[in-house]
Amino acid sequence: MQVYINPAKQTRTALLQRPAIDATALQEKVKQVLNDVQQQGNAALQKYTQLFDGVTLDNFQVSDAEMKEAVQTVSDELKQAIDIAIANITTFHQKQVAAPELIQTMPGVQCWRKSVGIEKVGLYIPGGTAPLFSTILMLAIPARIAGCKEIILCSPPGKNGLLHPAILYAAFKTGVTRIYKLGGVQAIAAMAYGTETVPQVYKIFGPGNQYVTCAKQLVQQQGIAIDMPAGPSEVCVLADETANAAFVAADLLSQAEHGIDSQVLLVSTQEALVQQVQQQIAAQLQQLPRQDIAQKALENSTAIVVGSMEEAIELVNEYAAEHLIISCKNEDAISDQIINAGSVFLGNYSPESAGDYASGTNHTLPTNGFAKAYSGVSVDSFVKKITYQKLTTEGIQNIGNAVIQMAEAEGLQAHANAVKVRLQNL
Ligand SMILES: NC(=O)c1ccc[n+]([C@@H]2O[C@H](COP(=O)([O-])OP(=O)(O)OC[C@H]3O[C@@H](n4cnc5c(N)ncnc54)[C@H](O)[C@@H]3O)[C@@H](O)[C@H]2O)c1
Ligand SMILES: N[C@H](CO)Cc1c[nH]c[nH+]1
Ligand SMILES: [Zn+2]
Repeated sequence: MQVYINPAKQTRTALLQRPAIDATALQEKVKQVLNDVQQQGNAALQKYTQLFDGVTLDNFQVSDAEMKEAVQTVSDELKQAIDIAIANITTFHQKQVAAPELIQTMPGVQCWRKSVGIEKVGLYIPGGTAPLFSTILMLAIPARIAGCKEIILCSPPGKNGLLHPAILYAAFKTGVTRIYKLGGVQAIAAMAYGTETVPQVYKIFGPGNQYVTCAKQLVQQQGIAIDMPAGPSEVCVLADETANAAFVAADLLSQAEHGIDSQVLLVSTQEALVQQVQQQIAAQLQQLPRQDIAQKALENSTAIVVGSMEEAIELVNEYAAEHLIISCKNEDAISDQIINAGSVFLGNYSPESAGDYASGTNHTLPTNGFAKAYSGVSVDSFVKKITYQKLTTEGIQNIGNAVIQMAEAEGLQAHANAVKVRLQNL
């Protein structure tokens, strides 16, 4: 982790850079896989599953028997934990559903808006370095609440050619309709274009590594909707003298362990705290099974000490972290000043892990600075909002002249006539 003490104001933004990737080379590689799947369907899926996942599969779809067997192997403790998470995530997301409200803009002119679930959605569940079954809860629960009819899921197969049993349990509990053992770009391509086995969907959701994120962005250019670019995980911790160095180190490591391209950022007003956090990181790292991954991610990561909380908040807003933890004495007042972040965790007892798994909020969030303009996944992400209107004879009389005037001023006589013909026939 690089540490910067009171860096000059002009140089600070440069310190917030995410790890660089060769975007051109990445896109070329991803385009090749997308094209092959579009043209060759299942044959290309087979080829790339063998190449990137090291398994030969004749059938990508999970069978009922496979599902039944897997569900039995999940321990009762894990099932109970997943069930608690499902309950909390459902409670939080259910409240996002608003009943349509009828609005009368003028006497006789009624307008309203209705949310309709996107009929066919595809969920990508990362599984390259860890089977992230918690992501199923974050995607399938809002999809079901939104009323999506077909919810298909792709996740990379393990070396045994199977999906992790907890992935199948979570999918079973949340009502996913079909599950495919497909990962990476080939999974995104299959859902975007459809193949002999995988149905085409209208919108693709879910986080993933740089290949997955790039593939989602490329298919979006071809008219397939996506949730957002949700790439390698990030966390920023904003800490003052009341922060607990051991907690801060644990939070930073929790996201560093996701992948070598993850990034963590510590912004503090306290140099002494940053030193303690570094010592804690060194000690805690030794205990982690994924210490090699976390160590690499820490090489991409930064700690910045600034002179005041105002400067710290400015930096944090400029970084626009996927997750922001505020470990400061007046966390609520500080959080009021946060304008760019995917999800915010307040106080010393709100670790990001709570939101990653079970508190209720969604963990599929914008990374790489996209939190300046994008929100995380919610029920809204799974619906289209259709607007409706109904005019009575009184309504067309009330509004008619305004419409005719505007249409004629735009030189669109046929528009004006669509009103005139009605007014003449009242
Ligand atoms: N932003 C969010 O909301 C969020 C949530 C959860 C996870 N994540 C991130 O998701 C990512 C998961 O990454 P992962 O790799 O573990 O799983 P993944 O499922 O995203 O990617 C694995 C797939 O990548 C493909 N792949 C691997 N190496 C390749 C190569 N050299 N060329 C082409 N394709 C290749 C393979 O097909 C493999 O199946 C992590 O970066 C994690 O931080 C983000
Ligand atoms: N931190 C990830 C989102 O960036 C979500 C996750 C899944 N499992 C553990 N964490
Ligand atoms: Zn996480």
